[in-house]
Amino acid sequence: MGAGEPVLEARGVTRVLSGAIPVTLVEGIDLSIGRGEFAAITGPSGSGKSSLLYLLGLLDTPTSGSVLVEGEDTSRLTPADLARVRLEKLGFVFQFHFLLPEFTALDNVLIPMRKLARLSDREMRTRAQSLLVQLDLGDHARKRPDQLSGGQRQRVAIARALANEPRVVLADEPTGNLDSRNAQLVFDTFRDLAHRTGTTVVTVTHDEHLAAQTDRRVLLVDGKLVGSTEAAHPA
Ligand SMILES: Nc1ncnc2c1ncn2[C@@H]1O[C@H](COP(=O)(O)OP(=O)(O)OP(=O)(O)O)[C@@H](O)[C@H]1O
Repeated sequence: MGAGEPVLEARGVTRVLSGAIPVTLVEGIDLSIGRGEFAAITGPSGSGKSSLLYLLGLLDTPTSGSVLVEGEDTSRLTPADLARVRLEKLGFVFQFHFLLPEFTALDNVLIPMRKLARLSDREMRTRAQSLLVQLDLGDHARKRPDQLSGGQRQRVAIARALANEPRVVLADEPTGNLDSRNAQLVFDTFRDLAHRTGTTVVTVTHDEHLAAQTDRRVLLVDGKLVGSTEAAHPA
């Protein structure tokens, strides 16, 4: 499947941290990621991968340049509007799962749905349960995070990221704490999500073997985009 229309774009994105000695996190990034595309942001440690992901996810704001989500320039949005776009259109997965420890898996998945408040309680529960089933967690809905394995916890975090049917899932080293089998499962889930449902997935990874399984590798060095290669497309 070729990449569809642009869903997430960076235009000349630069982020400088001000201070006695200013730090440039990323500089002049131009990037366009299409619908249903599974992309990896790669590069050496400290090259700006997480910084770029945070900017693309509207969790940080460029010093200059802009990020567009489904063609909408987000640079003039208020913090409240940015939060709304994140809630409605973006889903996040981090290296650490950040599940609420006192909540069950199901209740953790319900959190973004309750914030959006678009469905009835019954609809939300049905959808949350169905997401857990899709992620092979159907029997674990009532367990708390400490009753689940690391791989299961990360899959609950993915279910939570998908709660509001986001256009884009952004993941920052989502396999950093997983063994290779569970890491592969996460990447299989992402690829399936992108290619089957048209959800765009952008993940930071330093794992070459996993990056090679994506549709596109975006390579950063010293905060600059030095290459964007179409990978041999997985079947
Ligand atoms: N708040 C900050 N203050 C000062 N320097 C920072 C800050 N955040 C990031 N940096 C620096 O900016 C650069 C880019 O950081 P970033 O975390 O984006 O890189 P990365 O490629 O994700 O690294 P890693 O693979 O090690 O996680 C690094 O040199 C980092 O030390």
